[in-house]
Amino acid sequence: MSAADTAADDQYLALLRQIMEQGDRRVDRTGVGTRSLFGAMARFDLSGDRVPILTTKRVSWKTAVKEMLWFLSGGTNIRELIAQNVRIWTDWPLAAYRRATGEAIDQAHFERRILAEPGFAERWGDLGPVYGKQWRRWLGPDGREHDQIATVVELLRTAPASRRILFHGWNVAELGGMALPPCHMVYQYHVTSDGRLNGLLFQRSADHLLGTPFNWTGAAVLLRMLADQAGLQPGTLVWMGGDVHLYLNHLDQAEAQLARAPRPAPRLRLLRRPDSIDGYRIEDFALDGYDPHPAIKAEVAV
Ligand SMILES: Nc1nc(=O)c2c([nH]1)NC[C@@H]1CN(c3ccc(C(=O)N[C@@H](CCC(=O)O)C(=O)O)cc3)CN21
Ligand SMILES: O=c1ccn([C@H]2C[C@H](O)[C@@H](COP(=O)(O)O)O2)c(=O)[nH]1
Repeated sequence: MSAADTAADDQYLALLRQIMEQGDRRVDRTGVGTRSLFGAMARFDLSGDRVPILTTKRVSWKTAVKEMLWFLSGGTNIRELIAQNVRIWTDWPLAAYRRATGEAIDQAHFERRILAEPGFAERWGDLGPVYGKQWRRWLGPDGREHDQIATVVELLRTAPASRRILFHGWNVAELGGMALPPCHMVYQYHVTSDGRLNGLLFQRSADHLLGTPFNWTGAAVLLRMLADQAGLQPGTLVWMGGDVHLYLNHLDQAEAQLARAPRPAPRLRLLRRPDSIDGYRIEDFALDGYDPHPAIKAEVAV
């Protein structure tokens, strides 16, 4: 097995070990507590359909892809996620609803109401101007909306040597209205002279057990779609983490994962090339040779 075949797991586990051994122990916003490292990097070769989807636990990669497609659609309401059986964002609107109403509604009931009642979803299911809004409809001071994704695709096609091919989620003026400020916040792209697309994601805050595996998957899938749309080959994905942390209630899960041996990485195929970046559907993605260790359950810190 060549090193490239286990590169994602190897880098993931090395970082996990480093957080456990050297991470600064501190109380975080959620009150759960973390061990935290500042400043980390990982690099992934995405050529030959390689994709950084972990094998040392089963990653719900389709959930991560659906989340990325939801960002791209400009969506900010969890209704569109729940309709696709994606529940990873429910906790935040649910907490807000419970705080506001004092009702002890359970998650399943809340999700059923979000799906069944459009008015309820509009009032309680929206996360505010989060990723999708900023990526596709960043509001300028003159009232004009900026589609950052369309601009990236356009630049990849017409100005591949540009050093300005990026989009940003950190809209300072709108942070207050967001359920959570963006974690994966800047994506920059770089085209080599032989037509390969490199990408870099800066993530200011990374929940290494639950968030990082999703964020690596999402960033890789996005790079693949952009490459396809611009007629480029997938190159290298660089991930940079700011505060990379392990929640203190994830220590047992981390130990269990560290004890597992990485398996050969799967391959991701895009089955169709839609006319635009807006045309992708979950059915367009196929993962071959994915034979992971079992999933590892963990509580998400809200
Ligand atoms: N503390 C925290 N960690 C995060 O990773 C995170 C947030 N908050 N807030 C916003 C989003 C939501 N994200 C999440 C939330 C939950 C899971 C999660 O529970 N994942 C499980 C099950 C996934 C499933 O199949 O539904 C996992 O095992 O990966 C993952 C990412 C990423 N982000
Ligand atoms: O895509 C995501 C979204 C969120 N996270 C994690 C990182 C932190 O643990 C929390 C956010 O809390 P902050 O106090 O705003 O940093 O969510 C992630 O890893 N990936």
